[in-house]
Order: sequence, then C-alpha cells, then structure tokens
Amino acid sequence: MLPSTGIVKTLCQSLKEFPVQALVVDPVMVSTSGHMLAGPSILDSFREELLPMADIVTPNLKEASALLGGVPLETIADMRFAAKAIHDIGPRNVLVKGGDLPASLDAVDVFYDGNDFYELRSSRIMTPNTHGTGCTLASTVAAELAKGSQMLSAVKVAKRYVEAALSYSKNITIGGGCQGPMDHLLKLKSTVQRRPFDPSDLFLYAVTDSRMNKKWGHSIVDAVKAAIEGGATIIQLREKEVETSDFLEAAKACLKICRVHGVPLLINDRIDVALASDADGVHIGQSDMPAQVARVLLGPDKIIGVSCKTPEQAKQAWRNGADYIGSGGVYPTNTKENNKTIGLDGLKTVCLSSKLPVVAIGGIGISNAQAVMGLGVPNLKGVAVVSTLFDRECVSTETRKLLEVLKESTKIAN
Ligand SMILES: Cc1ncc(COP(=O)(O)OP(=O)(O)O)c(N)n1
Ligand SMILES: Cc1nc(C(=O)O)sc1CCOP(=O)(O)O
Ligand SMILES: [Mg+2]
Repeated sequence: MLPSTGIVKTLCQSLKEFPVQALVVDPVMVSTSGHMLAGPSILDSFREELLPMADIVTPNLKEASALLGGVPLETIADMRFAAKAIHDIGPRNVLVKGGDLPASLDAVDVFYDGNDFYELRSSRIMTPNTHGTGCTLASTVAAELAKGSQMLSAVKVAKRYVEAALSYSKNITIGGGCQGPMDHLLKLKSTVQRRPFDPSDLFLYAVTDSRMNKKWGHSIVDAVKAAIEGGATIIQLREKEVETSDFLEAAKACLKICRVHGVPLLINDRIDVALASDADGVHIGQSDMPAQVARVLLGPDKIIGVSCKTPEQAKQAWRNGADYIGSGGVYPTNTKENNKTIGLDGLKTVCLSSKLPVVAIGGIGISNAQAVMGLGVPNLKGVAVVSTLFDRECVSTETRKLLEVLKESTKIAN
C-alpha cells in the first residue's frame, strides 16, 4: 500500500539501488470491500515508474480500471483488453483478477505474458472471509518466484492456494468485522487443538513394535487404539521394519486417533515421518539425528525425547533442547538387541543428573513397575514399555493392568 507519490518514488529509487530477483506489484488502490486505499494522485507515478519495473502486476478489476483512466471492465473480453493495455505500460506480466466480475459462477483471472492470454478459473466461494485475498495472492506469487518457479506456474499455485484457504475458511467466524480474513494455515477449524507437552504424559508410555503386531495379527492403528483404550498416556511409533510410505500412512491414521483422545504421538528415529505426518514429536537415540538438529527441523513446539544411559548424555540432552529423557535398559530386554542394562542405580544416576523429566525403559512390566517408580526421584515420571503391552493378544487389557500398578505405586509414594 503506497499512499503517496513521494513514497512510490522513494521505493522505485531503492529498487534501482538494490535490485530484487523478482518484483511483484499488487497496485493496491481499491479493496474488494470497495474501500479506497490510495488516491488517484499516485496513478501517474505507478504508470510511469513502478509498473515498468514489475515482473508482474496484479490489479483487481477496479484497480485495472483506475490504471486505464476509468474504463469500465465488466466482461472477460474487457479483462483481456485491460491486461494487454496494462502490459503496454511496461510490466513483464499482468494478472487481472476477476473476483469482482458480476454474474460469474467461476472466479476467472486473466493472465497475459505479452504473447499469450490464459484464463485461470477457480470456483467462486461464497464467503464473507475475503479480507486480504489480493495481498495473499500476490505474496504467494512472490514466494513461489523466490522458490524458483516460472511466472505462470507461480500464479497458478497462488490461485489454488487462495481458493483452498477461502474454501476452508468460508464458514469460520474470525474477528468481529463483517468481512473476515482467511485462515491461511487451515488450522482454526480443527476441533482438537494440540496442547503443550506435560511431563505427566510420560506416565504410561506405550512404544509399538511391528514384529509383535505382525505376530498377533494387529495393525499399527488397532494396536494404538487398544493401548489408548487401556489408558496409555503417550504413544511412540517404533516401526523399524515398515516401508516409509506405510509408516507415514500409519502415522497419519494414528495421529487422528491420538488427537481425539488428547494423547501425544511421537515417532521413533524418523524426523521426516514426524514432519510429514505432523506428529507431536520424535524420540531419538544417541546414534540418531542429534537433538539440536532435530529441534531446528521440528521447531519449538514439537516434543523431542532423547535416550540417555549416562549423566553426560543426560546433561547434553538438556543443552540440546530435549523435552524429556528415555533412560534404560533398566532391566534386560529381548525387544532391543545388544542393549546395555543400566539397572535401577543407573536410572537413578541419570535422573539425578538432569533437570529434564525422565521415563524409564527396558524390561519393565507388571512385576517390576512398582520397583521402578518406587525409586522416588521427582523427575522420574513414568515407564515406557513395548512387549508388556504389544507382545500380547489383548493390548487394551494389558495396558489397563499396568496402569493400575502404576497408579498403585503413586499412592504408595504419597
Ligand atoms: C522412551 C524411549 N526411550 C528410549 C528409547 C530407545 O531409543 P534408541 O536408543 O534410539 O533406540 P531405538 O528405539 O531406536 O532402537 C526409545 N525408543 N523410547
Ligand atoms: C526400545 C528400547 N530402548 C531401550 C533403552 O534402553 O534405551 S530398551 C528398549 C526396549 C524396550 O522394550 P521392552 O519394554 O519390551 O523391554
Ligand atoms: Mg533410535
């Protein structure tokens, strides 16, 4: 929004001094709602200075008309005429947006690159939430060009994106005005919002195993459903033998179930699968991707757990931005080959050396869970188990039994 000739001139001067890779000009003058956003005094400087520098200019019908001295634009043929006439002013490409075209079922935009015209159609979405659609479209074109797209492809992607966001946002109430904005990230409608990580989530930590699921004829999704039904408070998909595409599909399906029940879902080892499925986080070991790198990739809101067998590893996990520590093997286990057992003493040492919440793992079941929780260190928040839950016919029953034991152990401790 460039409200005065002086500002347009200053901008053009700066662009000459500091050339940009691609210049997208949305000649903001009249909003979709009909508001004047810049007066006619800027038209000359737009025509003479700014538009000739532009790689693309994206006027709506009212702006295109203003740029051409007020010619009426009411049909697609008029839009083609306008695109050509504006192109003659100097920009390399023109997109005349027909969102305000009367009596049209589709939203038709006309793109002209100096040689060919393209009519870009999308369905017209009836919604009051159209505030900022033009800005969004132009910004998306700029983003696509920055990513290296060709102009027509950038325009098509931008149009599809605006259509998707409008369609998604059409019935949402956003703000108090009569014309609302779009929900650009397609997130607000989600009824189940993700809550922040709570260390008490570690209380009964169910870790899946593809071999065990196969043995008992359970799908990953059924196994996760059953564990949640039995009272698991967090789930980790530890699927060492599945194909990436199957892992991703399973993660997405499990995530839906977990979200409904407010149970966080973590992915073992595979940051890519966690990112692609939008899972709540990852669990990584000492030979997996370092936690500080995972943090950069996943951002501040995802949960990152790190396996630690020693105080040094525990201190490093804190420095690297982990949210919790998985520490074991507390007891010998058949689930993970060549796993070093650190015992209850080793677990206690790790707990005492870190500020992070800790979950114990390795050989833990009904018979020894109380001994583990009985260690009585405040940051030991729960137990993580594989075979006790998943190497069984009825996963929900076994989960329920373990939950009772864990609840009993907290009663004893208090
Ligand atoms: C909660 C929890 N703690 C520890 C581990 C082990 O992780 P890692 O050392 O990376 O070994 P793998 O599980 O990848 O074989 C865990 N998965 N979960
Ligand atoms: C995955 C894993 N990590 C361990 C560690 O010590 O870091 S022990 C382990 C296996 C846990 O399986 P179960 O509950 O069947 O013993
Ligand atoms: Mg690992």
